[in-house]
Amino acid sequence: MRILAVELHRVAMPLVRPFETSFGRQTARDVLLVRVRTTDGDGWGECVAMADPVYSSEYVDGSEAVIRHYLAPALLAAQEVGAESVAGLLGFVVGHRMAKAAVETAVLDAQTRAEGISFGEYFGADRDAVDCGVSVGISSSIDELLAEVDGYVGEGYRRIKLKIKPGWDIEPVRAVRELIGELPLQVDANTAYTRADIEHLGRLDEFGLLLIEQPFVEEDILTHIVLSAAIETPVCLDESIVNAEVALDAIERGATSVVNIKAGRVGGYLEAVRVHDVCAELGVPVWCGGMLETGVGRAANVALAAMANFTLPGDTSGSSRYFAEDLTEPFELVDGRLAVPTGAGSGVDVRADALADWALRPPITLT
Ligand SMILES: CC(=O)N[C@@H](Cc1ccc2ccccc2c1)C(=O)O
Ligand SMILES: [Mg+2]
Repeated sequence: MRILAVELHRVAMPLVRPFETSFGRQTARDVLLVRVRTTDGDGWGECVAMADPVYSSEYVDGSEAVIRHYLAPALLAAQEVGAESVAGLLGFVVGHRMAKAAVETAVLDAQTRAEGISFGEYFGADRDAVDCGVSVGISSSIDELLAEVDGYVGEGYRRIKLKIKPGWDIEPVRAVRELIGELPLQVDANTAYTRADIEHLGRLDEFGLLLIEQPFVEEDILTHIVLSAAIETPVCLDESIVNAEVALDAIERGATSVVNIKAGRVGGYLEAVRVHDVCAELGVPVWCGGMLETGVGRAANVALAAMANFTLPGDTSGSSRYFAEDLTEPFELVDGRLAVPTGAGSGVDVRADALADWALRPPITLT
C-alpha cells in the first residue's frame, strides 16, 4: 500500500491521580498520536514519549519533530509500504525509537485492518485475555500508599508494582507486603540507585519480590550483573533493553533474568515480538511494560501481552488506572484480566469527540 498522508495529533489527558517516580511527578499526559491515511485505509499509532526527556532521551516535541521532518517524508516518498518494511525505510534515522514505533504501529494498524486480522492474530497471541498488574507511584505517606494499593487489590489486580527510590524503598515495601500477603509484588527504581546501594538493595530479599526493575542507569549493564550475583531477588531490565540484540547480550551476561518489553522503547511491535522470541529461546520470562498509554496504545499492548512467553502480569492496567475518560472505549478489568481485542487491526477506534475535545492544537497533516 502507499501512504497518502500522515496526521500528527496532540491530546491532553489529565491523570486521575499524580504518578510519582524516581524521575518526577506526572499529573497529565501530553500524547502524540499518528494517523496514517493509506491506499488501503487508515491506521493509528500512539507515541509513548513523555513530555520531558526524563525516562529516556526521547520527549514528545522531539518525537513530533523527527516524524514531521524525517520519518513521515520517508514513508510518503515510498511507492510501496508495509509494516514489515517500515523499520528499513526509517533506518537512516538513528534512535528515536518511540517516534518510529508510533509510525510503524499506525502502518501495521492500517495494514491489518485492510487484511481483516487482529493484532493478536498478527502477533500470534495464544490466549484471549491477559493477567493485569498495576504500577503504584511514590506516595506522600505510607498510609496513602496502602489506601491506594488496597483499592487496586479490590479491583482484582493480580500483581502490585511499587515505584521506589533511595529513601522510599524498604519501609513502603514492608508495609505493602504486610497488607497484600502472598499477592505477587515487585519494585521499579527507574535507574535511581548506584553500585554503592547494592548491599542496601539486598535487604529487599526478605519480601519475596518477583523482581527488582532497572535499579541502575540504562547503559550500566555491568552493575546489574554484579547485583544479580549479590541478591536473591531476580533483576529485570526496562530502560536498558532497546532492542533484541541488547536483550540477548544482557541475558547472556547475567544482567537480567526477567525482561520488561515495551514496544515504544524498542522501536515498535515487530521488534517487541523479536525481543519476546529471543527471551523465549533463552527461557527468560517477559511481561508487558506500560507508558500510561491511552486505549490506542493499550489495545496493542494487550495483544502483545497475549503471546506465549508473556508469563508474568504486565503493567497493562485498566483505563481507569490513569484516565477518567479514555480516547477509546475503556479497557476494564474482569477478574484481574483484560480481554484481547478481537476486531481487525488494534480492534479499537479513536473517539472523534474525545480527540476534538482534548486536542492541544489542530492536527498537522503531512502529504
Ligand atoms: C507504568 C510504569 O511504571 N511505567 C514506566 C515509568 C513511567 C512513569 C511515568 C510515566 C508518565 C508518562 C509517560 C510514561 C511514564 C512511564 C516504567 O515501567 O518504568
Ligand atoms: Mg520500568
